[in-house]
Amino acid sequence: MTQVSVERAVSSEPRVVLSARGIRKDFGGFSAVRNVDLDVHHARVHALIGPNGAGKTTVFNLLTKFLQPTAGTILLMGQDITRTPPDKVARLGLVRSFQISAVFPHLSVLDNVRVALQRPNNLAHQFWRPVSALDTLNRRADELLGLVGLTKERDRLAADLSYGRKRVLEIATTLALDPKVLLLDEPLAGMGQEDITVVANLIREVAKTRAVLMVEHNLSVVADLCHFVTVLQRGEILAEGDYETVSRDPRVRIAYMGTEEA
Ligand SMILES: Nc1ncnc2c1ncn2[C@@H]1O[C@H](COP(=O)(O)OP(=O)(O)OP(=O)(O)O)[C@@H](O)[C@H]1O
Repeated sequence: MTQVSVERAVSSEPRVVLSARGIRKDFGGFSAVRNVDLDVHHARVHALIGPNGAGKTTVFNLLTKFLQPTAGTILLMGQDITRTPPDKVARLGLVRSFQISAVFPHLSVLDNVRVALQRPNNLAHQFWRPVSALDTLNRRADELLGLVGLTKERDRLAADLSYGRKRVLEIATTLALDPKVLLLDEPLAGMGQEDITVVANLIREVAKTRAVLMVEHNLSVVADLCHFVTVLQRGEILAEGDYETVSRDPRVRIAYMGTEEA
């Protein structure tokens, strides 16, 4: 078997693609995150949860290199990225979803995805490329819209979409980068139940072929969607495991509800 066919054969098997060991971030004398070890697996949805101020956003910023860790090591598919700049990390396949502001409101849904697709393919700088390259781009854009369920809205202005649909479009533009590891920061925040179901199904679908790490406050979605949960409190890992395990942990109950009682 060649290397490529081995890779394909195991493509839906969980394996560690992103790992952090002993990461720490100090802001002046204040330690926002410390001693954090994480293993994020291919084909798995991993939740990072915790009360306000627990350090979730800081961990995201450390993993995507928007912040430089004070200590610790981060590996992406075995490669040490601890000192790698964020744009290079994104090109290596670790992509963070942007907020709605990353969607161009006055472009159509289709054109938003086309613009996103031009980034990895560099088509934006290659006006002389044959029409066939543009056909490929259009086909891929339509495929992505089909995957996220936005085909019917393809010609609408992004500005005219509902909040939930804008988040779906934003995830589609992130997927255009074909990430190996997708980091989603509260992807369901502010959504009604209908959109939550759509986006949760989308996350489940895209995680079949990549790793997803998400910060999420909606615990019923975490219970339903996530294979593994890491609970942060005051910058440190309080508990980890599947949802069943962490939700039964008395320390987690106290952190969330101030009581051990169910
Ligand atoms: N740039 C910074 N300078 C100083 N302190 C910071 C900075 N960024 C974050 N902090 C502090 O680090 C701690 C962790 O913040 P962080 O935003 O990572 O928490 P969080 O779990 O994402 O919280 P939330 O759920 O409220 O978004 C907080 O006490 C916060 O005030």
